Amino acid sequence: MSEPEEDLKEDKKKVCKKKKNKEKRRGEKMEEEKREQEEQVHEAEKHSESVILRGIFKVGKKSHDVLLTQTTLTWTPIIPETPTGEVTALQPGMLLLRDVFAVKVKRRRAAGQQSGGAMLGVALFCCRRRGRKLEEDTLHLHNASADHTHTWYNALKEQIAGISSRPRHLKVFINPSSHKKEAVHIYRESVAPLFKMADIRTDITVTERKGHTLSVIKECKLDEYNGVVCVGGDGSVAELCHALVFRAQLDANFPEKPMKAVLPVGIIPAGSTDVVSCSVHGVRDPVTAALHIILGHLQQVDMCSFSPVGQSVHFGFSAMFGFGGRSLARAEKRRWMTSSRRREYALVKTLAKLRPEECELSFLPAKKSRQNLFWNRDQGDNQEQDSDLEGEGEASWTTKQGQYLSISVMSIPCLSPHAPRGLAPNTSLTSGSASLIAVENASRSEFIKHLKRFGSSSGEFSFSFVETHAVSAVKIRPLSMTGFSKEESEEEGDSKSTPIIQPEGAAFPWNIDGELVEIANEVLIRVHPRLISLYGEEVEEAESTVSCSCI
Ligand SMILES: Nc1ncnc2c1ncn2[C@@H]1O[C@H](COP(=O)(O)OP(=O)(O)OP(=O)(O)O)[C@@H](O)[C@H]1O
Repeated sequence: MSEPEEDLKEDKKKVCKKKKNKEKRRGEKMEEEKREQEEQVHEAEKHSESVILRGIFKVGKKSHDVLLTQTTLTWTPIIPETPTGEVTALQPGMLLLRDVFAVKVKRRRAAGQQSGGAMLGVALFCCRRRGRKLEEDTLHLHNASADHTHTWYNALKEQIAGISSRPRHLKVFINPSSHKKEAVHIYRESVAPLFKMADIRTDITVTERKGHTLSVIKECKLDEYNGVVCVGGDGSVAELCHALVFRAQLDANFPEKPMKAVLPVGIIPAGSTDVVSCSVHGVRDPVTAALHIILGHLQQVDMCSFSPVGQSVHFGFSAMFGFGGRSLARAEKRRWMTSSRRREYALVKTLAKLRPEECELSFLPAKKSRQNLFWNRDQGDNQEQDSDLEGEGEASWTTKQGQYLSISVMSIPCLSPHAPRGLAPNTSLTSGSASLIAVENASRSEFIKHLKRFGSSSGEFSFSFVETHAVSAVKIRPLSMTGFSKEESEEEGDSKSTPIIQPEGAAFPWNIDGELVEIANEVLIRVHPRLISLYGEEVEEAESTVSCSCI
């Protein structure tokens, strides 16, 4: 066969494959829609409640018989009789009121006209799911009668107002310096209009410095609000969550015991990785995040306390020692680079200088009942309210000494577009335990293989040098006398390296929720089940939109 003929055959094969893939995708989409419809019908049957209102509206161009119950709105086409007796099959529709976030009266108005206008009917603003994303959608019910329309508008409003988990007044913190400095723009463009439509009042603080959120939360009247929203990256989220737990401790006058935060937290992602947001939304999308907040989707979440010896306790979700800490320390020194470049630079440089840390690692395995919670995620919410390591005595500490390339402790799965199943896929938001991932000394190529598998389907822990445990507490004590700053200065002839916290003696960089913290001594990490509620839901896997090309 000549070369052009071969090329033609190849092209045909490619077109065929593309067609097949397209058909497969279409089939999958139809399946998903069918499943969704079946779910809705099931939901409606489950709530076969009494009808609140019944009336006729046009949906599209056809007249429909519309029914309103406490939880659903259904519309069935009115099929006119034809002389031939032919029946046209028209599909009924249904909307769950829990997905509706605003109702407005529709009138025909000329440009610039502020009031009056011919009555058109009501518009229902609702949320539709597309994969992990939540999107805004509108259902128009047309009827020219003002009385009819107002009766329906009032009834719909009343039903929606009765959904108690939805916030009415929110405190919003925006970090204007996050990632590409787009947080204010993201909030104004994608979130504020939705909050306005849902009649949510907001009280906004644009933060001016690190620690600003904490100082506002310490002083403000929390009972005025139904929730607090953070527009920023993981550092901002961690600061807000820490502040709320800290405030709960202050209010309870109980400095020894972590107290549950009194308000839920909404996260509008505007950072560079956004693992907390991704772990409760599955995507980095401000509209999805805003709709979870508006609809009051609440998810309880475990937190950790990080207590370095001689320093104050800090509450957060994840801590990385060794590779994760060193890599962040290198990135922070190059703030002048764009965030993706400095992350890639730091990753490559830290891999090139890969070295283990001699340390003592102790952990307390999670109680079996707690681990089981991970497998039975839908169990009641009121379990394990604040059982802060009660029964700690039942399990005993395991202590090891060795050389570790990396040690991570995470109380949430830490999903991201780079690691769709998460950095800690074997924990969940409410498992009551944290995932300890300890990577012992190994060759660079083996360590890279381990890292790469976080981005692929599985097998990241199937190496002899990696061990994972479900834990309720961990202690990490570095044994080496050379801290990172000293080592870095020696490497690069740089004497200006200034750690965030400058302790006495050798200091080691930690990555705590994406923030660099330098600590010289032992750190005790404890898990506190369901310490905070976040707006969102449990997500198995995040949507992956990026791939890391640097390793
Ligand atoms: N106006 C401000 N200027 C400088 N830093 C601020 C300001 N407001 C808040 N901060 C602090 O900036 C830190 C980092 O913020 P954030 O995590 O939102 O951004 P990021 O680091 O770019 O994102 P990511 O953590 O996803 O990489 C937080 O600790 C926060 O307290």
